[in-house]
Amino acid sequence: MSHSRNASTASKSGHAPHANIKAAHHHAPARHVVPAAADYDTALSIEARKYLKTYGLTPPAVDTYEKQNQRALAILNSRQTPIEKYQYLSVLRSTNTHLFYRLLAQNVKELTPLIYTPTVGEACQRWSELYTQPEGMYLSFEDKGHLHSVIQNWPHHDVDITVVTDGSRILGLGDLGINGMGIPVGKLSLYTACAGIDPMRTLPLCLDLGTSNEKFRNDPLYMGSRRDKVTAEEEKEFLDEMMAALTERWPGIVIQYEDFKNPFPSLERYQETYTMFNDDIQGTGAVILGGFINGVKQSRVAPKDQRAVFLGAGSAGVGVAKQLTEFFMKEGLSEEEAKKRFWLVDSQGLVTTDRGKLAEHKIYFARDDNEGKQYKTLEEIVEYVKPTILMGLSTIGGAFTPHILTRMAELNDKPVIFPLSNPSSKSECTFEDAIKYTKGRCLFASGSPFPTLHFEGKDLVPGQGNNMYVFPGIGLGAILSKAVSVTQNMIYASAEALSTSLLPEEIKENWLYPDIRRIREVSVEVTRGVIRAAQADKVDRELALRNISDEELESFIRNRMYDPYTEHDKVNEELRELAQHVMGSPMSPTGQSNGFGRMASRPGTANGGK
Ligand SMILES: NC(=O)c1ccc[n+]([C@@H]2O[C@H](COP(=O)([O-])OP(=O)(O)OC[C@H]3O[C@@H](n4cnc5c(N)ncnc54)[C@H](O)[C@@H]3O)[C@@H](O)[C@H]2O)c1
Ligand SMILES: O=C(O)C[C@H](O)C(=O)O
Ligand SMILES: [Mg+2]
Repeated sequence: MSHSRNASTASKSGHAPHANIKAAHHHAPARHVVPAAADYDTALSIEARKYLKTYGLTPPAVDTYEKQNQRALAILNSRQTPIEKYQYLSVLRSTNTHLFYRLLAQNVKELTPLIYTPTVGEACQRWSELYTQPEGMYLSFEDKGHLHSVIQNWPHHDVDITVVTDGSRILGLGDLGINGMGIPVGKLSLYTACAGIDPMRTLPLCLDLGTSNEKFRNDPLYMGSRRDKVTAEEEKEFLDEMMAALTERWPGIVIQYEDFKNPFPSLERYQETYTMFNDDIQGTGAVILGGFINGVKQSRVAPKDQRAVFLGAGSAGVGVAKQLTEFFMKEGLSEEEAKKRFWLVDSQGLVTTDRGKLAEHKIYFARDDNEGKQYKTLEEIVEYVKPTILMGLSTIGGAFTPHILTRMAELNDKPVIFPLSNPSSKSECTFEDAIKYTKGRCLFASGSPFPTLHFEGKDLVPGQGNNMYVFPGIGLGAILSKAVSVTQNMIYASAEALSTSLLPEEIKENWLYPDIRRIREVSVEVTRGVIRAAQADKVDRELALRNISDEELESFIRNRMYDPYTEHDKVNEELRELAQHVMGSPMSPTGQSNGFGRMASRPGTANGGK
């Protein structure tokens, strides 16, 4: 696994472990480790193999990156189902981390759905059934009082970022307990692929706080505790201890909360005291705002005339509505006017003040102008509100029925239709239905990917409104600026940077989001925006970045990003030099080494993914 201990490298070589070799390449003080499995990479030069004493343990030929990619893609294509492909890619990430990320860089559009949403949803549902290898850290409620010492077991010295879940609301699939580990693993893979966070400095973290999932509790193969979910008070005490323990071991760590059932209390409690953010509330808010800003330009409906119906009033629904409210206010509306542009709907119907006791997070948007009438169904609510915007964050697949979509097209020239629930089975409608029933006029984005559609002689590409466009840059920005906290301005800046990252040809095609294949470039822009906002808010501790130009900042960011191509080249090159040093006489430039056999040429340095 990519997070495996590096003991073998140090002991087998008998000389300087990789840790020291790699340190020279990082600006940060690093006791950076290469996974032991990387010692067996078939692209390692012959010298490197001899130095590591892995010579003879891999097939003789030195692979080029192209050949490795070709072989890996062929194996991947031979796997039949998405989950089989997911399993193959997980093993690849463990056994050859750099190759995994090279493959991902070259095929980001094709592979992201296999390592992330939607396939990660099935992987989580079946995590205990399919479990083969460790890929992160599990902290149990039973460890309360000892979290500090359990955390010491993480084998890597440095961690820049962790994604933590308790599995209690995995995508739209409900409480999956410790099976939720797939989510931190998937999100952190994207941190590396999209924002170049060094994979060895990431920590996937899954909390076992019990599960309300009775089926799992009774499943003999389930690998978590069989207790019911702990109380909110117990959870709070546990999280207090965890936050302190993580920050004590890694003082600069960025902590991303993910897929908690009710994440509002922890966000409120920790956002000013730790470098943390909640991806489902804040990341989702930012990514939807980013696409929406472009949507507003296309629909030409002024903020004061927008009417947004949100199906779903949970963490994501409220997070997005809050972010759009802020945008409307920046566009000149008062807070009261901005707030009134939203009608939130939950499983009980329209959220109104006269409905009785409401959950804390719903109160802000509760309507008081319904004149005593309770609106229950989405159809009724669409008739009542006559919305310009329909957002879906409800986990109810197919909730945007043909009738509702048709009505949206009658009401608007360019209706905004965003079915954002994940995975695909929970999407409130498909891209095909949205296009069909709005006669191709809707401005569309979905949380899960949908295929390109051929419609009236044109290829229509759906936007993917998924927080993957912003969380990597929010995290990297917080890391590089050494932010003490993640402020609301940093989140807003990520949305603005995303909205301006479209290329002229993407704008011409009326896209709301940039091409996913450019995600690494987009993440650089998001990171830069986040760092500038951290500086404006004076939460940054990397003072050297304050007075440099945007261009310099951009190249600073790029230089700090892990690159699976050059990373491996560097290791090869350094091992070659070390081998020369340790083995005495220099290697002959004509290809003869000092008696250990023929030298091989270095592996290719193709760079097609960048
Ligand atoms: N696209 C993205 O980037 C993104 C980001 C975060 C969450 N999501 C997705 O959004 C969905 C919701 O996530 P969440 O964190 O807000 O969950 P949540 O549990 O906090 O909220 C779900 C909301 O949906 C409402 N709901 C449930 N059944 C309903 C029904 N029949 N009719 C109307 N409303 C109903 C609930 O009352 C609740 O308000 C999930 O599917 C998740 O995968 C997408
Ligand atoms: O995980 C995703 O694909 C997005 C989001 O964080 C979600 O919870 O659905
Ligand atoms: Mg999530």
